[in-house]
Amino acid sequence: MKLVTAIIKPFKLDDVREALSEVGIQGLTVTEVKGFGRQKGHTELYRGAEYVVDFLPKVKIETVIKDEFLDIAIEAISKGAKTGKIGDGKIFISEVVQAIRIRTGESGDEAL
Ligand SMILES: Nc1ncnc2c1ncn2[C@@H]1O[C@H](COP(=O)(O)OP(=O)(O)OP(=O)(O)O)[C@@H](O)[C@H]1O
Repeated sequence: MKLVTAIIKPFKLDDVREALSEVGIQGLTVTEVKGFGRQKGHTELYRGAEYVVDFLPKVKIETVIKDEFLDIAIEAISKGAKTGKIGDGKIFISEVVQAIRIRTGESGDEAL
């Protein structure tokens, strides 16, 4: 199983959710976050210390999927989130060791 974490522009959330639903991805967690990438964040000196400024509102989406869905999920998220302008976001992939569906006790792929 893989955890796909994507940081996207908030107004693209519906497009990404739709694109993921279309390819059969069933579970999604969404969090409002703030962040910066290469082009927006910069540092500022304040009382001798460096502070990062210009955090922008972003949406973080997390979906745990079967390994074979990985390419499809990346494609769907990219399609849904892309404007072609700076700040479109990033996708991070991690391994997931285990998943448990609490109601039924199912685990692994069956739990997703
Ligand atoms: N290396 C990173 N680690 C964690 N979060 C990141 C990283 N890079 C970007 N992010 C998150 O993704 C959001 C969107 O990144 P963003 O698209 O601005 O990156 P970028 O490198 O500047 O790319 P682009 O040039 O396409 O804008 C950031 O606001 C931040 O929340």
